[in-house]
Amino acid sequence: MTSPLPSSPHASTPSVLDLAPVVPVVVVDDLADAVPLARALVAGGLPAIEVTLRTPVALDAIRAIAGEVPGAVVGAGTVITPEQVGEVVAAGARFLVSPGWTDGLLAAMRASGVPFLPGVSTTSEVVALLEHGVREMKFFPAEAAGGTAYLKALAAPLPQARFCPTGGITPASAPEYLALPNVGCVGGSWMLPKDAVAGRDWGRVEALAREAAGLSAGGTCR
Ligand SMILES: O=C(O)C(=O)C[C@H](O)[C@H](O)COP(=O)(O)O
Repeated sequence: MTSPLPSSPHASTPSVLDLAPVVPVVVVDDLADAVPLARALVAGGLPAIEVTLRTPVALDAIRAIAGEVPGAVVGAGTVITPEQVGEVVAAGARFLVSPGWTDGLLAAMRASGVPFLPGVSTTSEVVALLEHGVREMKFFPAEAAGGTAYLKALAAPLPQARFCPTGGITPASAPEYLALPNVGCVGGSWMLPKDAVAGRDWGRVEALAREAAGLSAGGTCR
């Protein structure tokens, strides 16, 4: 069961930046949590889910969510080697996110045929990706790298670049990011508090996801 990725006017490939205002960044420690956690996020209105390759069960978690959660668009995060690209796509990842990029990683991501967001935190990296024909990127670590002020400054000389800022973003700061013309969505982990996941409180996760799905440039209610 899959839902289509809409086309972006800014990119020739379908864009994950337009699926929802917020992409949950998920760290799955216990494989048994993957499906109920993803169901809660989708039920709350957050279909695009980034499962980070930070735990030994991450690949299996991607596989489980891809196979068992209707409406989810599962992607892989923390993709940092060309080898991982093939592995996550084989597991069912429908988009790829990296905290940074290299020429080799970019080539593998492009060859995969699925949408990808390489990570940048400097102007020169943005210019380099534009030179490679890539116009959609993750801005990481968003808060530490300059936050909304930095992105606002980039929009003037480089309006063709669009970002998913991630790293340190909260429900309070997300609307300011979403108000920027060069931001499509933000990434974050706040809708998955450690104690809620440990306690398998999927109702709480769903409620936090619903609040996140309602965030927009103005505050709430997109
Ligand atoms: O794992 C990766 O590939 C990353 O780039 C890191 C994540 O995007 C951030 O850890 C999420 O940021 P928080 O919302 O501050 O938790």
